[in-house]
Amino acid sequence: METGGSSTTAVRKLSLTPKSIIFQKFGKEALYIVEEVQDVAQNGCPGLAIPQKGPCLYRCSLQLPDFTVSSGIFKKKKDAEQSAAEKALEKLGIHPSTDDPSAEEASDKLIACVKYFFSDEFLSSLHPLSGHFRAALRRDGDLYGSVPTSVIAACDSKLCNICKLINPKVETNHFLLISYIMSAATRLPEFVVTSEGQLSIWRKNSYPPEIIESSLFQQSDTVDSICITGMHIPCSVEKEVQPVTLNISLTEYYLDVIARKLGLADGNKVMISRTIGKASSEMRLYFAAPKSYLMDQSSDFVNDKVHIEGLLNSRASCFCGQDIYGDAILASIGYTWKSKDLFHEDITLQSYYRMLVNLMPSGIYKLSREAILAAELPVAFTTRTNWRGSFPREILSTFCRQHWLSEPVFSTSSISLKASSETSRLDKKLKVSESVKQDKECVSGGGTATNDLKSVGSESAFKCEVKLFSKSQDLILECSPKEFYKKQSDSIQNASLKVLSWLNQYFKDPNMASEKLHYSASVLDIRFYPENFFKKFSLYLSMLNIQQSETQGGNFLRLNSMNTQNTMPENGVCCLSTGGPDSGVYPSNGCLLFISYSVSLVTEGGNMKELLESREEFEFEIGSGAVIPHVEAVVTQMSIGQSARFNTELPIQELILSAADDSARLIPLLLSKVWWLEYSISLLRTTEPPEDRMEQAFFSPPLSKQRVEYAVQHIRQSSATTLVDFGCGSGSLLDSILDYPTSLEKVVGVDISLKSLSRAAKILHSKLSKKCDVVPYNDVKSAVLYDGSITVFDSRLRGFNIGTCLEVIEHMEEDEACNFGNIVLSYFQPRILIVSTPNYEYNVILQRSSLTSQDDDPDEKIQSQSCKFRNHDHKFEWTREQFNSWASELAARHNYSVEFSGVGGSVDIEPGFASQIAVFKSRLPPEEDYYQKVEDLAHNYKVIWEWDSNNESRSSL
Ligand SMILES: C[S@@+](CC[C@H](N)C(=O)[O-])C[C@H]1O[C@@H](n2cnc3c(N)ncnc32)[C@H](O)[C@@H]1O
Ligand SMILES: [Mg+2]
Repeated sequence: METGGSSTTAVRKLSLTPKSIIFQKFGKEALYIVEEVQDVAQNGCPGLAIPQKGPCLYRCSLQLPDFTVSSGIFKKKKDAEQSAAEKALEKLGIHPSTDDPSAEEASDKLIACVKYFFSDEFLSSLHPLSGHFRAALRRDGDLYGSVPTSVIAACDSKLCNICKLINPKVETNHFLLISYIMSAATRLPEFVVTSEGQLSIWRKNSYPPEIIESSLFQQSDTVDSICITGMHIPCSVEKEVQPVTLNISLTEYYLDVIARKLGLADGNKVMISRTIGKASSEMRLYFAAPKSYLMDQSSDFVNDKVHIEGLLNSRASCFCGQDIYGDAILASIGYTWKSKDLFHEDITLQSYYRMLVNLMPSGIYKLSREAILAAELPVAFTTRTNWRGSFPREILSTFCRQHWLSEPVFSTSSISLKASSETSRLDKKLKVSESVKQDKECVSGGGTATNDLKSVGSESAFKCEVKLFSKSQDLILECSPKEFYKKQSDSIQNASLKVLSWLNQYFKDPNMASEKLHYSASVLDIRFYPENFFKKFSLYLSMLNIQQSETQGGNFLRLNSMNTQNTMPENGVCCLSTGGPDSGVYPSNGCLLFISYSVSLVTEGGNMKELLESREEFEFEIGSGAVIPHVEAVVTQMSIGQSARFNTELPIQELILSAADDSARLIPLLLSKVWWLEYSISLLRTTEPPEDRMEQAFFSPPLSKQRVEYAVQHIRQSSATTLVDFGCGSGSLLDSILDYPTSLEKVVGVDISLKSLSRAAKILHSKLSKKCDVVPYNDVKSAVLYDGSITVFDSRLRGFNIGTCLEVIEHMEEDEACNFGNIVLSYFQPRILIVSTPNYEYNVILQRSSLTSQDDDPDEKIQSQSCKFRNHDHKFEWTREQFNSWASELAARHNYSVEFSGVGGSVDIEPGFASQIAVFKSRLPPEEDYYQKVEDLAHNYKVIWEWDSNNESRSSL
């Protein structure tokens, strides 16, 4: 299959595409017929008689009067058509790349265009430019009939494309374009008039009266005047952007009105940018032509040889990707292809600030979610079903458009897994979608390493490389992730997100030290080209830097100064959940949470309150950084139906003003008082990840409960006095054991998730402090929760009577799990150790059942189909044989016995238990002396919470 290379398309755009050359030569006689084809190699199983639905592919045949050609096979119809046209051109002996018009031919074309604009028929045509020609006839005195050259340059894209063939610098140098048009006009002395020092062109002879009459008569405007709001963007970034009102009487030319607002005598001295925003937009920037330019429009001037006086307006230049000098007015007004009337629209301060926010990768995401103050660009693309808002690839394209870069170029490569001799090595790396390990929390990344790809039917694996180029094809950065994905589209989304994440880091902290910037790039497999990169974004930064220092005096803080720790906001009031339905992290990473929220500005003391943003229902994936850290920290501690309120410091001014409806009224208020943001959140509901859903749906009591009950029975029978729960999570086992009469005196939990530990602490605290009334029959004297990794030894947990480790090892890489096994039996040395982990063989049953379950959401079915493991955070799942050999070898090595058991299902019925359990028992007497010796040597864990029956609890959270 052939692919349409984007870089060649970009080059092609400067000249004509093969299809347009064919059109020029044959017009409607060229007939394109596109057919769908089924690619045999793609159906996954050559020779298979049952038809398989593969991706849609296209072939195009092009019929010309004398012959017909056929294209290769393409994924996109338009690529097939272009390829057919290219083949036809080859047959005709026309070579588009070498047949570009020469600069001389382009100059002739330009002259012909200018001549046409001043013709009789153009005046009454429906063209965005003809409206200006008609308006010129309403100008007074010397200006009568005079058409500003900047208008001709701005309102006809064809003209600009022709000039690009003469000199590609026209793309960014607006003055160059005007100079070419002026010099073309001077070559038409019998049709038009130009005069020295003027940026306008007149028709030499006046139009015949009937032409004037008919063209002016067609105007249908009924109103006498219009009043629109634009934005005044001062050149100095220290000055605020202000709304400006344009009162335009329809008897005058609107460009003259804009000129007066800029302090100029008339519209002929106004320069106009290209349009900004959507393709149909009429939003442009207007600014004064530099004086030196009015004096000298020679190409010496415009070829950067002469310095333009006055400062570059960085804000304005950023928006349009052209150099804008001095103060500028942003207005949405102009003639269109649709009507002869003047189109106009107000620009509010809010829309101006939204344009600013839209320059940042995270801003584009926030806007796409309509949650400027709550959403954040996620750090991980976990699954397509869980992603909300624009997809990474789309955001990256928008980013490139906003910054006037070429479209990003993606190249994917695939390997055939069957053919590869390296399959087993690769399997470990292969992911359904990427897992980004942000911190020690388990991030559900769909990071599903697959042990046996054939069983899930994967034949190929994909990886994707992305490149960003400037418009002049300078390479700015490239990202070459090492990861392979089962789906091509996942590889593209993940590579896009890497680029966006890095750009976002840079945009949040543009003054980042060079080494840090390079390091952060390399972590994300990105290589950037400093010269091209900094050149491209220097303008954006020059506007940012000043704002940064501007904010230092006020109460505005930059986004990156916000507390990004997963801690509770200090000045917040939060309602806390009292445990979730499962025994694991609740809500587990990978769940979708549905909240309603509102964000208001409040003054200290709460006297004033201004609502900024609110949503009745807003859903996001937990654990992927899809909301600002404060929101995530709070909602993970809430239960359904609860509400919470908390305050935060202000983020950057642009975010607040783009969220507020009435930004103009807010600006003075913001400056006069000290404000906070107040978030009010209610947790409406959650969806659970597949594992929890399955465990509850197919087992009664739920599998998690059965595991805990199994451990509880063992603990009770063992007459143990000390218990340590390795990877205790939210404390479900420790919580349950307190409901039973036991001989336990000391219970300890250790985990790496602070969120889970804090939930565990609250649950245990509430239970132990009510001990006399509620739990009369246990005699626990002390309880401790530690923050630490169970793969690291801590001497305080040595020699306990019983240790438990339920559904934890599969959340580590396999080698870490083996490491844990060795450390726990050789150093921690519990007398008894109970370890549980999923039985991989049982998944067939769970997944088959979940596929036939009627009330499941179809999207979720796809997800569970694509998730080979029970949970996206599982790094492996073992078969019974794998688990048995791990446990048996481990036991033998450390002088323990081991017995196997499980919960869910049955040992005698295939495929065994749903959760497999190993119970290790030490064969040696305890080494009392040795404990003494190492007692204080290794304190690697941090006490998070401690309870003592004498002193009650102490928390260090
Ligand atoms: C599925 S939860 C199980 C929690 C608990 N054992 C239960 O059954 O309810 C897995 C837990 O293992 C913890 N974990 C993963 N790797 C760990 C490590 N290296 N050290 C300590 N805890 C770890 C996670 O933070 C998470 O709380
Ligand atoms: Mg698990």
